[in-house]
Amino acid sequence: MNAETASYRFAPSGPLRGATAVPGDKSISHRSLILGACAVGETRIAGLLEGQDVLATAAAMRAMGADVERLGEGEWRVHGLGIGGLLQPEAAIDCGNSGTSARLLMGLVASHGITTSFVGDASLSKRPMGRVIEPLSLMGASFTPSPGGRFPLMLEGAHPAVPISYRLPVASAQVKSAVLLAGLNTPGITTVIEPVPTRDHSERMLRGFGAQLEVAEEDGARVIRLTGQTDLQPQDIVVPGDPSSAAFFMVAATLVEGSDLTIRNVGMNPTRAGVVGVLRAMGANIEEIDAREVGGEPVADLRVRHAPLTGIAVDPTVAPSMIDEFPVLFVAAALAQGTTVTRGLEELRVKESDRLATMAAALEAVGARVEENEDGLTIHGTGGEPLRGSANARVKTHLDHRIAMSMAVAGLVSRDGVEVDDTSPIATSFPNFMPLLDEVTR
Ligand SMILES: O=C(O)C1=C[C@@H](OP(=O)(O)O)[C@@H](O)[C@H](O)C1
Ligand SMILES: C=C(OP(=O)(O)O)C(=O)O
Repeated sequence: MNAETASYRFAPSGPLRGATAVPGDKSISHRSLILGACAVGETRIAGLLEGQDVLATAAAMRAMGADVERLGEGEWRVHGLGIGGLLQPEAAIDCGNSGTSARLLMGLVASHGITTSFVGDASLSKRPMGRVIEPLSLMGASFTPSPGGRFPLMLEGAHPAVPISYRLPVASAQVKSAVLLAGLNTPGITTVIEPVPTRDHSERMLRGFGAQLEVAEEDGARVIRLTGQTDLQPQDIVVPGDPSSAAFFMVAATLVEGSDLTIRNVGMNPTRAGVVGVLRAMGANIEEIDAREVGGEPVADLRVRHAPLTGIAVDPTVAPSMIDEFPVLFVAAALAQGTTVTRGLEELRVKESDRLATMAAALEAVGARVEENEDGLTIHGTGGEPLRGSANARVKTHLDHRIAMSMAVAGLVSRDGVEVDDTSPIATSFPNFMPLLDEVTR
C-alpha cells in the first residue's frame, strides 16, 4: 500500500477457503438510524455497518438532536425525538460520498421547519438531486441547488408539508424512501407509485416501527400509502450482512480455482439478491444454507465453490435487484466462456462514478474485451484464462468503492496483478474488505 495515494496492487491469489462474514447491510443501517431518531424512546441496533456512509447519517441525526451512541462494535443506541421532533442543525449536513444519506435525509428534513445546507464530496457533488427535489418541492419544500440540481444545496423544509401522490419516474429506492420519510411528518396520506419494484427495506422497517403503511398491487404497479404524523415505536434491530458486499466474495470464490468459501449471514431479500440468480444462470455454484428470517429480512449462509462461467444475456428486469453488483458481475463476465450482454443500466451512469464508463476503461486496461453501449456493457470473456492485469498502469476508480473492490477481484484472477489507484473509498461501505480478503486467501 502506498500511504499517500492509497493505491494498492491486488496480486493473483490462491483459492478462497473457509468461512467469513461481511459487515451489516448499508441500506438497512442508514434506515435504522433514521427511523430510530424518529421514534419516541430507545432503539437498539446490532450489526450496524460502521462505514463512512452510515457514519455520515449517524452524524446528521446527531446534528439534528437525536442521541446516537456507539456502545460497541456494530452495537448502537438511538434515543429518538419522535415524529416532527428534529431540530435545526448548526452546520451544513455533510453526506460525504453517500447518495443514500443525501436523498433520504433531504426527504426527512423536507417536512420539518428546518433550513439547512447539504454538502458532499466531489463524487456526490456530481450526482443528480433533481429526482428528489421534484417530489419534495411538490410537498412544499424549497431548494436552492447548485447548477444542474446538484450539491451543495440549501433546503428550506415545509411545515406543514403537503401530502402527494407521486409516481416514480426512475426506479430508485432512494427517491421512494425520500418521499416516504417526508411523509412521516406530513398530515394525511402520502402515496408513492412504483412501476418497477426497488429494494423494499424502507417499507419493511417502517412497518416494523409501527408506521401506518399499506402496500397494494394496482395496475401492475406497487402502490405504497403512508399515513403521516402517527408515532413510531422504538425497535431492537439486527442488521443482516450486506449482499452487495458479499457479492465480491461470491464472484472471487466462483472465479478462483479450488475455492470453497462460506459467507455467513447474507441478506437475501428478493429485491436485493438478484446477483445470486444471475451468477447461477452463468454456471456459479452457490448453495443457500439455513435460510431464515432475521429482523423481518430473509437471510442465509452462502457456500460458494469454484465453477466455470458461461456468458449470458442478463435480463434487464433484474437490474434493480442487483443495481450495485454490476461492476463485479462485469468482472465475472470478463472471465466467462463467451459473451455477456447487459442492458437497461443507464442508472449506473449516475452512481459514485459513471460505472459503465469506469468499468469499461478499467477492464480494458487489464486486458478484457469490452464494448460500452449507452445502457450497458457487452463483455467477451476469456473462458477462464487469467486477465493480463496491469504491470505498469493503475486502474482509475474515480472515488467509487465498488470499482475499487471489483478491480481487486479482477487482480485475483490476473497474471500480473491489478493496481488500483485509490483504495480509500472502500471504507465508505466495507471498511474491513482488504483484511477479510487476506484472511480467506491465506
Ligand atoms: O436506497 C438505498 O439504500 C439504495 C438505493 C440504490 O440507489 P438508487 O435509489 O439511486 O437506485 C443503491 O444504488 C444504493 O446503493 C442504496
Ligand atoms: C450507489 C451506492 O451508494 P450511494 O448511492 O448511497 O452512494 C453504492 O453503495 O453502490
